[in-house]
Amino acid sequence: MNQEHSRPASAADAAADEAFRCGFVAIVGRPNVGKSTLLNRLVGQKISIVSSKAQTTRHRVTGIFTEERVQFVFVDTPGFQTHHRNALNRSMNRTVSQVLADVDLVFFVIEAGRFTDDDRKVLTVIPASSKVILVINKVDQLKDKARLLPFIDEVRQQREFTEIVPLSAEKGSNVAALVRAATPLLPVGVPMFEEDEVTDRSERFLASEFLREKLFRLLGDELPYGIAVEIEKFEVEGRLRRIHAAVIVDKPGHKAMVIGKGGEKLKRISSEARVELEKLFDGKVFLEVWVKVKSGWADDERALKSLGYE
Ligand SMILES: Nc1nc2c(ncn2[C@@H]2O[C@H](COP(=O)(O)OP(=O)(O)OP(=O)(O)O)[C@@H](O)[C@H]2O)c(=O)[nH]1
Repeated sequence: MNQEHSRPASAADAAADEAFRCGFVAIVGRPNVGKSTLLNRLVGQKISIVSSKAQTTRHRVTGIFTEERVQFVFVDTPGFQTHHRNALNRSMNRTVSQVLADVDLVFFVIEAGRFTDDDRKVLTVIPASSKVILVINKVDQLKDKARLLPFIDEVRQQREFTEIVPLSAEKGSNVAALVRAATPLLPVGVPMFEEDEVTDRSERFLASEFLREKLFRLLGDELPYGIAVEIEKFEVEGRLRRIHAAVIVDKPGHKAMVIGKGGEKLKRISSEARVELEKLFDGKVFLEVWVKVKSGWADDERALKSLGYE
């Protein structure tokens, strides 16, 4: 659904078409629309966490994608939480506004065939001046493809979109069209990162994300509200990394859930996280995980700041 780009009117325009482009892109959308899946698909390496549970992306994750003439610096923003209004969610919304004020392009992701009140709310925080590409994800789930065009017309009424791209982040279909549509919308400029840099986040951050993903996956429905991971020690000795991590929960009862019978659950969580981290870092990892109770931390903005939330 790319718009036709007219031929350059002058030699200067032609030169701009040839020039290298580089810019910041924010991926926004309500929880669970597939923002992390899209980021991972674009960047080509798993760096953000994916989970069928809502609200897994609490941290801002930056992915970098470089092609011959373009570099996208992705800023993955947290999903909106519209039901619970505690400090954690206020902090998330603030992060989103800050990110959006500072990017060159916004990917507004929705699910094909579903436009909800939460989608509308997300749209209201995107500044009117932002360039926005409407990304209609999960088209593979749409049983009746004839519904796509009327659906696009409906969403179009909500605001002006620079481009509209239906795709499937999971299957990878039409993702190239998104790259093509987005490239000319970025400013002309030199690359900000080396070509092989996938992320500017530290290994320490990646360790906490991987551990958090394992917690989400292995605790399933038992996952306590307000769980977080804090890396207390991260040491590199040659190719060995020693990592001490604390899993922070809100209540003593939650601690028991994370540890599991005879410590089985926590053992499995840390051993699976260790295996993936060894692959990521290409070296041995010594990972020690323990569970810490910090009552009411999710409601305490200072506690949030001390854990690195903005
Ligand atoms: N069928 C289908 N499922 C998808 C597609 N993209 C993502 N999903 C699934 O949708 C679910 C949510 O994906 P995420 O990438 O975690 O969504 P998110 O928007 O980052 O979610 P939050 O982190 O909660 O904001 C996962 O189960 C994905 O596998 C797609 O193109 N097709």
